[in-house]
Amino acid sequence: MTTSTTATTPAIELRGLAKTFPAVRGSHDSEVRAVDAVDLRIQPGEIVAFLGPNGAGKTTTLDLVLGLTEPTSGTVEVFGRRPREAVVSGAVSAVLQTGGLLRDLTVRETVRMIASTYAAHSPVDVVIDRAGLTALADRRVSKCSGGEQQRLRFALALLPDPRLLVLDEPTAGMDVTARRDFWDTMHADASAGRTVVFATHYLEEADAFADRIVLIAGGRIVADGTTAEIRSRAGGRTVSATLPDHALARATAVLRSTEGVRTVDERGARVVVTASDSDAVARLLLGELGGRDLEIVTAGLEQAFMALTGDDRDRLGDQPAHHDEELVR
Ligand SMILES: Nc1ncnc2c1ncn2[C@@H]1O[C@H](COP(=O)(O)OP(=O)(O)OP(=O)(O)O)[C@@H](O)[C@H]1O
Repeated sequence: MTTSTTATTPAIELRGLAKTFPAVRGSHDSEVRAVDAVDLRIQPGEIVAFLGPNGAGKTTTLDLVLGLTEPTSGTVEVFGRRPREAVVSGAVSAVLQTGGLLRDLTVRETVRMIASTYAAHSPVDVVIDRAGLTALADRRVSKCSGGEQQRLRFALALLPDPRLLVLDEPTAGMDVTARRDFWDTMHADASAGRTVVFATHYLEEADAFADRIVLIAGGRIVADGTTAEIRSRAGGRTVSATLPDHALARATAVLRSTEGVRTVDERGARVVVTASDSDAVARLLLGELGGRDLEIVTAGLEQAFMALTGDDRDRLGDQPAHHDEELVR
């Protein structure tokens, strides 16, 4: 991998980044703020998921990082350089959702052809192997499944041995098995220290593959942290206990007035509490309030997602509206 900048230079640095588009005709707004004052620093070696619902601004942010579009305001630096310079130097490459493959070439011919456009590149058979395509190297692109074609795009992106790999919804349109295969391949490659930034709708992908999740909604970063941090930030923990009948009403009142308690629900003889300090609530329930059968549950990532983005979870995990399942364009 290229090492022209120091180890402390961030892989990506976004400062006050904004991108607006003219609003579609008939809309009440005069413009769409696709990316709205985003500050973000990603260090070399991090694996970061941009997670968010449709229209959150993930693709636009990645396009800005790749220099495919210019910011309306703010700045983007990739390894301390302007995005286009970083791309041209081979320090960054991308796996985008669709396009770019010729259906009559084989997998190996495709990789060779793109390799010939680089002054220096990793050996063709090495990238084919890293993308898990050795057994398919002589297969025509038109005979490859959507998942296999996406692995081919991944192989092409590996050719310049980029320090940063950007993937926009890389598994859109794949079934569960193909998604798992793709991420297994990515896991093996990323362990070599490459910085990976990917956009996804899938909570489970972000959870399983990323070290860090940047949750995006309405063009803004609404949460940024490890999966565990995002869970606890959004949902805290749920504490429940069974209380004696006569104590239930008083316990509910006490809990509602306790600092850090967000919700208190009665479910039969049990009281269910969400709170930032679950230990304090547990002590209160078992001690002063006379509860028993205590249970503490960490909020799920899905709950966290909904709490932070206000998103209707039904849309998350669905296929993106504009993804393209055509074999080749
Ligand atoms: N070229 C464009 N012209 C006008 N509006 C655009 C353009 N590109 C994106 N937008 C709008 O900007 C907002 C953010 O879109 P973007 O594609 O970045 O979101 P996303 O998070 O990648 O969504 P998805 O998950 O559906 O791909 C949306 O409201 C979208 O309609």
